[in-house]
Amino acid sequence: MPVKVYKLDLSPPARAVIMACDIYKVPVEFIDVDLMNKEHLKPAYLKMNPLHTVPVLVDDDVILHDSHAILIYLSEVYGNNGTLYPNNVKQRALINQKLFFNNSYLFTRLGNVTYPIFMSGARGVDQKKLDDINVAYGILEEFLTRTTFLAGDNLTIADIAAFTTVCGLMYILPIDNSRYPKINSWIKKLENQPYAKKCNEQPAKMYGQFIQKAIQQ
Ligand SMILES: N[C@@H](CCC(=O)N[C@@H](CS)C(=O)NCC(=O)O)C(=O)O
Repeated sequence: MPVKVYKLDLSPPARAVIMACDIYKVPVEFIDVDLMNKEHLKPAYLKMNPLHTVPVLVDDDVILHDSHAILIYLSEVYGNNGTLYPNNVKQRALINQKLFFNNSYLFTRLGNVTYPIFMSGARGVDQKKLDDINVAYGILEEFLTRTTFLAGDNLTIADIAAFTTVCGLMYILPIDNSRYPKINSWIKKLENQPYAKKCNEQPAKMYGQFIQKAIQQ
């Protein structure tokens, strides 16, 4: 039986999961959730995920919300101990650390700008939120100065997760190449992955352009 993934292509965390499904060739049925029409607030969806977020993965009796938990699960079940999430406690600890960094730190800064836009039609952006994103870029640059990818010198699921977030952030605050050269070269490496071209490129652009328009109003 295929796993089910409830998603929206525009959603950065959903796109991370969609890319992982593509990489691992997961037998999957994708189900679109129309956030604009509040499908995620309907009782059946809330029963599955009281947090009312996408993505959600359903694999028989396992129901998972949160893209990071889903990325780990997919890697463990379908990843064949590959380099994206190797079966090594120390390497996994470093990858998990950066997955948590994306979830708690980077994505929060994206959500601070995008939630009011998507959920309540807000327009414009406060300087404080832009400053917070700039601080996050500084931290990301520092991480990527220490290692080529976020959790070492191999691309891992932590990069895939953070990449989708950065693909949104860069439309809010462009990533100045003279200040953040490592971030820009990391983005290029990820953009060139076949799964990123296939599953991320177009929806990330649409998502970014929508945000850009909203913050310029
Ligand atoms: N930490 C969560 C964040 C998921 C999330 O916030 N998804 C947004 C779309 S990008 C959503 O579903 N928002 C609807 C809501 O919060 O009601 C994850 O990584 O899955």
